[in-house]
Amino acid sequence: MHRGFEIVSKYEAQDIKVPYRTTQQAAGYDFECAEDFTLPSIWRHDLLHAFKRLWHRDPLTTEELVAGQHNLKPWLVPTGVKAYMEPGEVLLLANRSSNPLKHNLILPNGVGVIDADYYNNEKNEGEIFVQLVNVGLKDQVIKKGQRIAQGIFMPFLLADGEQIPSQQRIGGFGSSDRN
Ligand SMILES: O=c1ccn([C@H]2C[C@H](O)[C@@H](COP(=O)(O)OP(=O)(O)OP(=O)(O)O)O2)c(=O)[nH]1
Ligand SMILES: [Mg+2]
Repeated sequence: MHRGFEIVSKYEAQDIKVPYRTTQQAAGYDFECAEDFTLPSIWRHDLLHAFKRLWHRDPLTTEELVAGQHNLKPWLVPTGVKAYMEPGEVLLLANRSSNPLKHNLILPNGVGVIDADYYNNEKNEGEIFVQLVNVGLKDQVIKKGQRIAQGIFMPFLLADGEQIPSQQRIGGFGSSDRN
């Protein structure tokens, strides 16, 4: 089996590239965005609204400010790709260093952890999404084919005496939460 990438069926006929390395010693496989995607600025609309109200001498209350924070959330950007790997391996999803510099894009989860059992799990095929937050003032348009993150395959270790969990993975993004 070893490890690698496949296109998820939804994107089969859509000319998606599997992640690739760009230089001989590159550790990361670059993931491309699967479709044009607009990432709203986390500030812009709220700030503009706040300034307008201030201009009219009717500043927002704290409650109104908090209620208006409609862009303060990470967005899940589709890659159209799933990853398979051996037991004992994990795919770490890291930001590209150019993303914050050039596009104001950060990964709010720091590093994405793609588990081997996410691949073809019971709920979905295991499509990998990149969580991104646009901390810039302008909305960012990500074009299909733009590289948005990089994946690094790694081995991991288990703790002594661990009781191996019996639970199967069904989905991701909080699927194992009890409430
Ligand atoms: O950036 C990411 C991070 C995670 N995942 C998918 C693959 C991973 O196997 C699954 C669960 O990720 P994680 O364990 O980090 O999130 P969680 O909040 O603990 O969710 P769960 O309860 O489903 O484990 O979500 C992504 O597609 N992109
Ligand atoms: Mg988890």
